[in-house]
Amino acid sequence: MKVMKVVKFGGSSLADAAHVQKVIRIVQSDPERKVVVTSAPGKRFADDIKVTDLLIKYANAIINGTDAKSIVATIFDRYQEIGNGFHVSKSVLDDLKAKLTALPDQSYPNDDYLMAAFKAHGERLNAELFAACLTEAGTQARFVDPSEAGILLSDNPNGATVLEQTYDNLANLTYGEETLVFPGFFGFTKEGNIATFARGGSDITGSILARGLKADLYENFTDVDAIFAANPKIVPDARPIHKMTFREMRELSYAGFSVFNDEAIIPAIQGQVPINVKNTNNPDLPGTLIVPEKDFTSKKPVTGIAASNRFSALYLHRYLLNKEVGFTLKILQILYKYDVSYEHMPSGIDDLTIIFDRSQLDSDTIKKMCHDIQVELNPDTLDWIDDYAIIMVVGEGMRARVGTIENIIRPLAEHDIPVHMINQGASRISIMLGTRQSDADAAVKYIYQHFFKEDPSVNQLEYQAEV
Ligand SMILES: Nc1ncnc2c1ncn2[C@@H]1O[C@H](COP(=O)(O)OP(=O)(O)O)[C@@H](O)[C@H]1O
Ligand SMILES: N[C@@H](CC(=O)OP(=O)(O)O)C(=O)O
Repeated sequence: MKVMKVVKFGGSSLADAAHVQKVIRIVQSDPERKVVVTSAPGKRFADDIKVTDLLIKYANAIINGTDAKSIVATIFDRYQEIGNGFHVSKSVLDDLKAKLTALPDQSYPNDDYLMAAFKAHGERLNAELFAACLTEAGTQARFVDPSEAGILLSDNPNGATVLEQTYDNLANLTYGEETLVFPGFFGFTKEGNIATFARGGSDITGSILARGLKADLYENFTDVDAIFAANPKIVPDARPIHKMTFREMRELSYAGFSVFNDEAIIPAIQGQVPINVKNTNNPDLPGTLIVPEKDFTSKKPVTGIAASNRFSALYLHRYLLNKEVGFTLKILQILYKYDVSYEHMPSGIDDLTIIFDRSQLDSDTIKKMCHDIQVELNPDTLDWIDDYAIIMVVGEGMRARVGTIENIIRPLAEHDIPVHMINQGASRISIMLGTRQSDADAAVKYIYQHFFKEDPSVNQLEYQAEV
């Protein structure tokens, strides 16, 4: 049977012509790489601006009625530099420019949809350009618009989710020998408006296509050699993870391993398509393989340690909370009223902490929500804690081990890092801690050192035995 791979390239892999050259070599080196997903051009150097961020500025200029000419020129330059590197025809570049310039002339249901459509053009124009570059380089390629493929999304313009019907549509997509090039990050609502996933969502498109087109492998090319056991920006010499499970990846990406979008794992799980994260700049390395749980056993307790500062917490204290029927129900009703979801809700006898994703909340909603909770539930203490980070220590091997928690807490105690919350048991493969944001990176470093460096009996020997 013919093997087919979906291959996604992140913005860092498509930042300029030199990177696109490497991407083309990767695609051409393996005929099984039939479906390519592109992000918008990303950062070329540390202080550079991603095209998606330039498009957000462009959209805001139009919304605010300010001049956008220089932003449009800066965005177009990014595509032109790539196109010129491959001698694509002037008409291709003219067409991209015309689409970019015409964005403000389209009609949108509201500013949120306008924003989504502007953002989506980062990937749309890049996929069109990439298909032209690949064809120019000798591989027949075709740009596929998400509307043609039937990628249907929910009505949430800048944080959409995929509708199940997409998979029926993809099953009916017909294609020949040419390589298909899809733009990542966006799709269409049933009403025909462009909607995007949350930031980093091109990974989700790749995963949807891998499931929908029944790929054998989803390769996700980025700018690091592998997924490391800790973010390399926090622990520069962190060990690469050679193999991990879907579930481990989901928990680690949720808690800060931004190398792979946390929602992107779900279509791959549903379709049971393994994922291989690899480096565009070092494509011969094996990278990290993410597989179904049934294909993996691990003896080591910890696979990875992640941290994220994107959280806030609401702490409530009232005596006899445990005896009060309906207390949590009333809180949930207030959250529902303000259309707010919560992330975690650890509780004690008289205490309750509710942890929120801060990026979903504005200060006005927080104020109103806290006010309603104070009035309707009358807690003895109500504290809104903005300075909240979550550390997630994840490993399938944790289930078979006693004492992992002790090994997590000990290095933190030794370095005087206070822990506000510990959640163990809700997920059998992870332990979650709450800390101050300023302690989060240090906490990851010390836990990492403890498990992977200081005491080999804790993790290291088993790690070496496995690789
Ligand atoms: N545990 C981790 N392992 C590897 N990279 C990580 C990890 N956690 C965070 N990262 C970051 O993820 C980055 C790659 O993701 P991203 O910038 O979204 O790439 P792309 O442009 O390919 O989509 C890496 O450069 C690295 O800084
Ligand atoms: N370009 C979009 C979507 C995306 O996934 O990008 P990247 O692959 O560069 O993370 C963003 O910046 O959010």
